[in-house]
Amino acid sequence: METAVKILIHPDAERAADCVAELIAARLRTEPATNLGLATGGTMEAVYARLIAAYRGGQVSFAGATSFNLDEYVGLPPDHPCSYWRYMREHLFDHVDLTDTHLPHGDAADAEVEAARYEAAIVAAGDIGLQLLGLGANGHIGFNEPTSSLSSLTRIKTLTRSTREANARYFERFEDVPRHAITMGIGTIMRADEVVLLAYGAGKVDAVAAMIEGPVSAACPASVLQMHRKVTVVIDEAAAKGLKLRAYYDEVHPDGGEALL
Ligand SMILES: O=P(O)(O)OC[C@H]1O[C@](O)(CO)[C@@H](O)[C@@H]1O
Repeated sequence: METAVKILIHPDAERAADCVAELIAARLRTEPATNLGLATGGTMEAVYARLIAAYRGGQVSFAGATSFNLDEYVGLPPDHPCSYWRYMREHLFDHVDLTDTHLPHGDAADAEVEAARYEAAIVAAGDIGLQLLGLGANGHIGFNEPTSSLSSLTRIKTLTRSTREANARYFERFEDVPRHAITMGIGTIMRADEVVLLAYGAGKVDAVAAMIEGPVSAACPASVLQMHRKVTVVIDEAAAKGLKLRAYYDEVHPDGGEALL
């Protein structure tokens, strides 16, 4: 298998989202039975909109694929308006031919048992083929907050105040944002064949710099991706501003061509 870490810097968020949607579509075309690891959050809305358009245009099908989402809030039932189940239905599942979909059940009677069941289900499915990731402003991936064990498996995590504040925009009141989530662990994510991480905007500058150029450390959980065998990090210029080693990265030009600087 090809191994590589690629950093692709696009002029803007629109083109970064185009790139990630195309990477997913390309994988589905070459390997229709891919087990997709899916992410939520504002970042992914543009990617899913593009995949829906590609599906409607006959350019991609999810019929042979399976999906496992990264995380879900503890306490929210699947039909809760702020649950990630609901997010996925609204932004992707209800609009494409992907039917074998999985998320943790946030309303399970015992969240720890549910987390263990979810991890076992991922293993039984042969682990993730292509894992899509967003990036928290504090460097989290999934809901693996700073100080998470770099070899953790799916489990319950307590959300930091900053993460709850960042996601409060989806809830009526800050107090309504759950304090815990079930999330795939960093070890679970690292078992994926391939990882594609998307981040854009000035709010992600520090996290992007720590992820790519900082030490591998639980202080920035995303930095562990430096040790993954096949990662593509797709960012825009705004998120790339804190990078010091630009000369080593792939800049993606407005004409769509890629060039090594
Ligand atoms: O895309 P956003 O909304 O900036 O969130 C970044 C990340 O944080 C989360 O909201 C929480 O894990 C993810 O869903 C997302 O990938």
